[in-house]
Amino acid sequence: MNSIKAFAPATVANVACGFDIFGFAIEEPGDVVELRRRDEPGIVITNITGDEGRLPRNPEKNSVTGVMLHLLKHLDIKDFGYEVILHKNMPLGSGMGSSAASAVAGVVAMNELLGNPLTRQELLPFAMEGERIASGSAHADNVGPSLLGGFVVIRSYHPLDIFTIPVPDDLYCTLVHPDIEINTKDARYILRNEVSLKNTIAQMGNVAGLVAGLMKADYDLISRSMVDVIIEPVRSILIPEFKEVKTAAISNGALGCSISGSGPSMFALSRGRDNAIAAGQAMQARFAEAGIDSALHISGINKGGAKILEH
Ligand SMILES: Nc1ncnc2c1ncn2[C@@H]1O[C@H](COP(=O)(O)OP(=O)(O)OP(=O)(O)O)[C@@H](O)[C@H]1O
Ligand SMILES: N[C@@H](CCO)C(=O)O
Repeated sequence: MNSIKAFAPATVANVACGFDIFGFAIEEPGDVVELRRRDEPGIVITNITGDEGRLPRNPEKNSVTGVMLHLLKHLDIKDFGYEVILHKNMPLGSGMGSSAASAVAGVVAMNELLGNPLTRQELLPFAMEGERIASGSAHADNVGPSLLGGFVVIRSYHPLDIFTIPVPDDLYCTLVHPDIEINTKDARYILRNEVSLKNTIAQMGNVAGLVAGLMKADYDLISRSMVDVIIEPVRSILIPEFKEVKTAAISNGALGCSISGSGPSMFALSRGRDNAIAAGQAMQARFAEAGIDSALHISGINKGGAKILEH
């Protein structure tokens, strides 16, 4: 096998109350990586489409190839030669797990080309290194679901303990990306390091409620638990019209609405596709009233995560 094409989906991280510990993948969009062996040593990025020339071409600085270098080092493969083409199908600094999708597609493609020496779970720490390259923080709530699919819970980072939980089949995600850019690094920098006991108790209740609500398909419990008293109040100031857009989603049928990852994208969860569409149209209309263009994505929860497209 000399060439591989892999796809890794966009993701919604945090899911309201679960900062750095909850995330799920959606069906589309996703980044696509083409990986080929070549005679000359080293990894080269020969082309990136869809980034308007903005992403680093240096393999160590791009999350798609940075993760491949980590994997090759771990496997002690030294005399290698590979070329990489990245099709960037989502905006940068979007809150849609853009850097994560590239990292996951990269590490899955390389593992496949090498004959799958590692399992999907074992690839996770390498994909997380892609997040360190992009934002300085190796969080797993985007790479986890993009790699594994489903609704992911990260119980612990040290040691890494990650699992997926079942979600109701009729649960749909609305993802609205306003035409603004927020870097994860900046959105993490503004967070406070101290959290009050009162807020910790409220957040723990919602985290427990959301997990139970998803596992029991209890839509009212899901709705009541999609509340973030710690991160959203700080970060929402970076998103124009945040409150109005959130209100528009909920008053048009969504169970709840919050910031996707570190923003500016906002997501909502709804029971049924029709509610997800109605919520999305209302959210877009509210952004449009403020003169902000946006893109809308409606999706069920992607249960499979990254996939190989072609050998
Ligand atoms: N392949 C890549 N795709 C996207 N961003 C990359 C990639 N490689 C490096 N980066 C860098 O990562 C930064 C964007 O990552 P960031 O985490 O801020 O955005 P995001 O992945 O869309 O957000 P989020 O993680 O909140 O969903 C940019 O500085 C970009 O140059
Ligand atoms: N949990 C991370 C996700 C970034 O997409 C954050 O909110 O900073």
